Amino acid sequence: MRGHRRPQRAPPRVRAAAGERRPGSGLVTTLAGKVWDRHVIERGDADLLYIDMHLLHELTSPQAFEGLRLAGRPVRRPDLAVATADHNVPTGPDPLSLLDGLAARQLRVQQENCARHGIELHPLGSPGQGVVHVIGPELGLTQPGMTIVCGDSHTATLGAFGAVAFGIGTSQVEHVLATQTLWMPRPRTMAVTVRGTPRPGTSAKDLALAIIARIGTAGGTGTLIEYRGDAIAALPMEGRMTVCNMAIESGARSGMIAPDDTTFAYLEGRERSPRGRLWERALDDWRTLRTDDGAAFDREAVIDASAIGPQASWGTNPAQTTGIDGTVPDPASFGDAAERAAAERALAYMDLAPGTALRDIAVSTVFIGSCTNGRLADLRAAADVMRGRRVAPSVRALAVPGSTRVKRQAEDEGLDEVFRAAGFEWRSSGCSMCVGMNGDVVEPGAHSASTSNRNFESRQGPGARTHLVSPASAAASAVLGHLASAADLGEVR
Ligand SMILES: CC(C)[C@H](C(=O)O)[C@@H](O)C(=O)O
Ligand code: SF4
Repeated sequence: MRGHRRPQRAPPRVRAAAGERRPGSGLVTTLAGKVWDRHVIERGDADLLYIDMHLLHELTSPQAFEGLRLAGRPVRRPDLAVATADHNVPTGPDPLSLLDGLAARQLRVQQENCARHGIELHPLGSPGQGVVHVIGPELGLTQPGMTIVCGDSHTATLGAFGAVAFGIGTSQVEHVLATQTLWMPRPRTMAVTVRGTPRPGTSAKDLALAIIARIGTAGGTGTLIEYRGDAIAALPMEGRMTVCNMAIESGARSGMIAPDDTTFAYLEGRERSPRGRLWERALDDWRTLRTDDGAAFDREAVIDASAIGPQASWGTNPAQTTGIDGTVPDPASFGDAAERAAAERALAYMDLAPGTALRDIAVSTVFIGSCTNGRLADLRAAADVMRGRRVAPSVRALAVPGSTRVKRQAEDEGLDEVFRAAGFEWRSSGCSMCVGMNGDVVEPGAHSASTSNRNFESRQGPGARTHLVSPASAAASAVLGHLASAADLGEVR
């Protein structure tokens, strides 16, 4: 990620129209290009972009506020920033009482910074608290056509609304706080078109994993991916967020999906959504946010969804994934030397032999949660599998709502009871075992079935062996004590 540059020092090298002019077609532009162009203040090698919404969490903002303090600068638009606490918060019963020294200090500093600058904060223990990428959408803060940033790579999640949403570094967080702008090189564009109907029991997470397995962890490098095609259009907003959340795991700067009636229905009536005549005006505008026919992408991939079923990762990056019916591949089968070496190393770390059926991999930990799969729809999908069943005696299973609001809604529906009765720990909201920095860790050497998005070495704790799966598959794995899909329990929807 580029370091920030101050507006006054940027070379204002003006460049021609950002859309592509083609004979006879007029100016045609991608969705990403349209949203980007609306926000350009000054063009150059990097464009100076206006930022509509800045989300903050406790981990990547303290140094940015410290930078402002040292420079004696105020926050330019505190009304366009919203903060919460998620990464380092404990998720056990009464999280406030469980705070350790570092987390307590981080939260105190966050509270002081937000109070000093007049920034809305949803602190631990408040009803609006949650994983930053979960609370933005549920408040209706993240809307089509916006530029949204946060000091966190999974900000890509919010592109599901047709917004340009980027993770940024801490120095860029400071720049946005001070100026409400950001210097960004215009990203290249990639279309990932997913066509057809996936096999029964296939979730958005399975699509996201299958897409990365197909295009690779570098397949989207430097691009802003627009996910399109009937398989994407058929997804509810929660599923679209899951797909965009994982754009970053294919190397992309972000992911996006054109807003449509599904998007508008999700946003209508939310706390911060426009109302009345403003809503009507917003809709008129949002309906124009789509890629023009004939617009060219820098890169394209077309994926046949009908071949996709439930997936699970076997290695240490999300592209090292295959169908749950599959086996651990032989590294020798990879033509590319780098991929072969990566597979060898992954199998050594994961302690897996080539040819092992994925279903023969025992798991002793199951984690359902994170900004990938910690929304209400995800908890419902897992609870549907768990209802009337028990977690295997060899398994420790956690269900961690992505936000305090999700937790409350799930409890209103009785999902907490389903999980508890099945032997799950029902937790408070936070990043939890996705990142393993808050006390929620996988034991060294243990295999976990996890609904999160990253499976690199020690991601979920030192020596942890992570298998990325969907919520329904995580639940089925909890019941059977090995990697499984809901179909293995006769549950196929
Ligand atoms: C801590 C944060 C900067 C990081 C990110 O940027 O994604 C985290 O959320 C993660 O998922 O690894
Ligand atoms: S839930 Fe995981 S991926 Fe999402 S922001 Fe938290 S640590 Fe990052």
